[in-house]
Amino acid sequence: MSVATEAALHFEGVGKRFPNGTSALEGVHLSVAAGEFVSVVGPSGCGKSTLLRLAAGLDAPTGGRVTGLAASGESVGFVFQDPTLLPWRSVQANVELPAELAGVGRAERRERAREVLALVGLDGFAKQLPGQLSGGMRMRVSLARALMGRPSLFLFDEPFGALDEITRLRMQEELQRVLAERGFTALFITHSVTEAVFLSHRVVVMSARPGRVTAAFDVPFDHPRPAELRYEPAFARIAGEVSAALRGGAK
Ligand SMILES: Nc1ncnc2c1ncn2[C@@H]1O[C@H](COP(=O)(O)OP(=O)(O)OP(=O)(O)O)[C@@H](O)[C@H]1O
Repeated sequence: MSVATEAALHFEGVGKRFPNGTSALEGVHLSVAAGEFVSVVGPSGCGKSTLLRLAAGLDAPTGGRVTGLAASGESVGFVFQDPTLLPWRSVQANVELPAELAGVGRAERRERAREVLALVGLDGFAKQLPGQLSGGMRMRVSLARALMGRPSLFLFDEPFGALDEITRLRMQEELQRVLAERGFTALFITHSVTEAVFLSHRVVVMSARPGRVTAAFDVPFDHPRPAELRYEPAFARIAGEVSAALRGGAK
């Protein structure tokens, strides 16, 4: 079986040029295997969000091919930096929304919402409104909502970028725990090299626009990873290599 058919997500020489002439991506080759967590780091404006939109099938490439789960109609979970919760709906009603729109019955919705809220550590908060929650808790709601559809592929666009440092580190650890329980494939965009290394099986570095994949680094530590791993020399060595590749690509 070829890589293309085994991969949960496969970019083959992908380019994206917008109608105004901006070339966001050029010749991107990237495969994400089922169950693999891949992070993408790159300079601002190098096309990371564009890559994610193509992965989700929200936009089409102008060159090359994108194949995999989303392209074959499988459900995809999206988590953005902005949790985009409806302020007038309770935590539970926000989490249930996609299932409600998909016509899932009330009893099943309730049950699934209870399950995913417990999974992200929000049991007891179901009746609260988003405005009553901290930024970290709102992000947990956003993650719970994405888990409702039981997607096998998750696309994350800088999900923890707006959080304070301590909350951000805790959310990285929580995400790992959820990953271990549910098991899913992920493409994760971040500006933080340590976040990328801590979470991922593989970190991919992109060049400045038009974005291309310039380097990739395997991160061999077992999951779930302890918080203290971030202070280990082996971790620092990989983070240093990724940072050096990033600086090289940004020239
Ligand atoms: N619809 C569009 N039309 C024209 N240009 C666009 C469009 N969407 C994005 N771009 C341009 O394409 C390039 C890549 O944008 P994209 O948002 O994918 O980058 P990014 O790496 O996610 O940026 P950042 O790190 O700042 O979030 C940018 O120069 C952006 O201005």
